[in-house]
Amino acid sequence: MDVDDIETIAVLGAGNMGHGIAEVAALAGFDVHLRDIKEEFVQKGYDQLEWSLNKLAEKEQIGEAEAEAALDRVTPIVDLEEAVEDADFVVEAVPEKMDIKKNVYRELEQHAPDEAVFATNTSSLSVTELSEVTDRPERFCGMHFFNPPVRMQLVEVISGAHTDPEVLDLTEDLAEAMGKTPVRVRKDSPGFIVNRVLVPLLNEAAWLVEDDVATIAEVDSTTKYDIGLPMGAFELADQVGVDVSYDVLDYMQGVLGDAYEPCPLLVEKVEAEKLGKKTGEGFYDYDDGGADVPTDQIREDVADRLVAVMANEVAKLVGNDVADPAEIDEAVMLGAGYPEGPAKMADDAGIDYLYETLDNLYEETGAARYEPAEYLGTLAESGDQFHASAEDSEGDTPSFSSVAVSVDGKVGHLEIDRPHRMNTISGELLDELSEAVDVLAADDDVRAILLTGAGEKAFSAGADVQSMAGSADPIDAVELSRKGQQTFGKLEACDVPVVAGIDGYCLGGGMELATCADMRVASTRSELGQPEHNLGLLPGWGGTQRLKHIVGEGRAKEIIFTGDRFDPETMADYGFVNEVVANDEFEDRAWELARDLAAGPPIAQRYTKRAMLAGRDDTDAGLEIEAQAFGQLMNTQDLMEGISAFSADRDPEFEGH
Ligand SMILES: C/C=C/C(=O)SCCNC(=O)CCNC(=O)[C@H](O)C(C)(C)COP(=O)(O)OP(=O)(O)OC[C@H]1O[C@@H](n2cnc3c(N)ncnc32)[C@H](O)[C@@H]1OP(=O)(O)O
Repeated sequence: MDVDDIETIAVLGAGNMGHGIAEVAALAGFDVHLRDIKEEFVQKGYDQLEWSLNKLAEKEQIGEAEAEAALDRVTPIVDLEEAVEDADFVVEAVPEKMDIKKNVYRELEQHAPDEAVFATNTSSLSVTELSEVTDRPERFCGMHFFNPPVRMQLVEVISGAHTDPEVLDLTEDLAEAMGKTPVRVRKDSPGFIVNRVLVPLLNEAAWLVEDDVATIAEVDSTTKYDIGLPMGAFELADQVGVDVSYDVLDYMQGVLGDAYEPCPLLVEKVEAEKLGKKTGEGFYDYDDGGADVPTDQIREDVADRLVAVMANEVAKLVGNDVADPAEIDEAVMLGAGYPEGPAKMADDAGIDYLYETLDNLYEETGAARYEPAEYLGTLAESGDQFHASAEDSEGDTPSFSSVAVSVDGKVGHLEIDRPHRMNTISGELLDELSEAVDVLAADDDVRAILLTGAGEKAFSAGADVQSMAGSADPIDAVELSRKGQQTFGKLEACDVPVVAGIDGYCLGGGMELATCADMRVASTRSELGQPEHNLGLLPGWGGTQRLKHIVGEGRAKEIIFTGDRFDPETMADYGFVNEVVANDEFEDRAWELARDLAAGPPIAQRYTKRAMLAGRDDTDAGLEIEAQAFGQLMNTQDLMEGISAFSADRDPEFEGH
């Protein structure tokens, strides 16, 4: 079966995950049968699905007609036979209890077509065990969406012990057709990838407090503002539900052993029914303001221990061939909002250092959770890391994790690639951006650069304020400001024309980056602005100086002092945006403009950029460069080509000679 053969998808269970999956499937154009055991359950799921589609339309993320068409494709059903009899693909999202799921599969097997694929949306149960109650274990896999499916990009596609690889390919294709990013989990291993990394981290956070090593405030300050997770570990545990983490640990302990013993602190919370946000209290009291994580209680030893525990889980996954480091990093960034993947974090911290940290703790405490994984030991001993080190890839194009660089014809494409964090700009991203500009500038085939942000939400929402808050050292901040100014300045000064393709939020540092392009194209849904004053900051990556050259000082002050978000039409009036294009035409137009500029005369373009830049604050200097450049151009083949093409009434083919 090919993904094009899938017309009807049955989603079993209309709860939070079920109706969310149904929504995503309907938006992708599939006919969806949303089934639950009672009319009231299925209707509630259907109503929530409708609410969510309306919300997307309200926020202009989809059109109203699209929302209506998606809703029309969903049929709420109670009768199982009716729901699945003509289904090509079944996604099961019923409660996370082995018995309940097994009963559903037994019944499902009686009514579903023989060729239909069954996919369980379990977050922790054994896919293999579930598959074995059906007559089609080879057409059975895990398809683990994250909550809420409509917003979360990741889908873990899990192989059971019997799954046919073609079924995994099909399920990945289906996830892609739904606009998601699938990551393959090659073995049915407890917690798969994301929970396997995240939940032991939450457990270790609890052990740190249980053992009086650190306070909740210190652990959360460290996890949020040093490691850079979207929330503090305890805040996250409350968000996920303390019982959920406990259940996953309990299951892991049963299958994998005592390294996953739930910390008594978690057990106490579960017993006291203080399960987090959903019960109003967990580690924080949500009737009393909830979590207020301090920025200034970071502890290096706490970070070391948490990163070491994560590294150990990564090593176990890699060592057991469940997934490779790149897949693990992608899954954890997309599924848990990590700023960098855990394998990358471990490499940066130093594998041998983390190994030693674990080994010492294991010797001191004898606790199974600190026993270093065999694969971590192998890496530490050989001096290798999870990802190939810079030296290993010497001579090749450098590998980037936060930007993506490619060349298409004469256009170098530079994409900010942190869609899970609104393409916010961290210090590391600045380093990569700087290197990426060097790579493209050194490529003679590249005659224009197109700068975009990955995903549909943001070009870039600016500096990653969370990582800035955790390292608020004034001297470091001066250097960070200079680093941003200089990095963006490289683009401004590079010899080829640069087009910024702005789709979504273009704020703060993101707007300062776009300011350094030569031209800007924005989709109608974009919002632009310099909101730094709202945070008590100033546009410190060149915004106080460069913006005024494009929009004039009066408008630059308006943009900076109000801190407002502006629509692209207003920004076009102000002269910042060169063209505003419909959302669905944006990508084509940005590429078209970049290609047009790439076809221009490279030497004339280079000198024009230099003369204009030099003339910004010193017109005489700019005029002199202009005159000298004008003279240089007289001697070029490009000039001959331009004049010949003009005479022959054809398009010129400039070569840059
Ligand atoms: C020298 C340069 C300095 C600077 O650049 S300072 C930073 C300037 N930028 C800003 O002030 C923008 C701040 N962000 C926002 O105002 C809003 O966000 C948006 C308008 C961009 C989007 O709003 P919505 O669509 O409602 O989404 P959401 O839930 O607010 O954000 C989604 C996730 O993205 C994170 N995020 C957004 N912007 C930043 C940022 N600049 N630094 C760090 N994280 C950011 C949020 O926290 C959240 O994360 P979670 O999903 O984990 O809750």
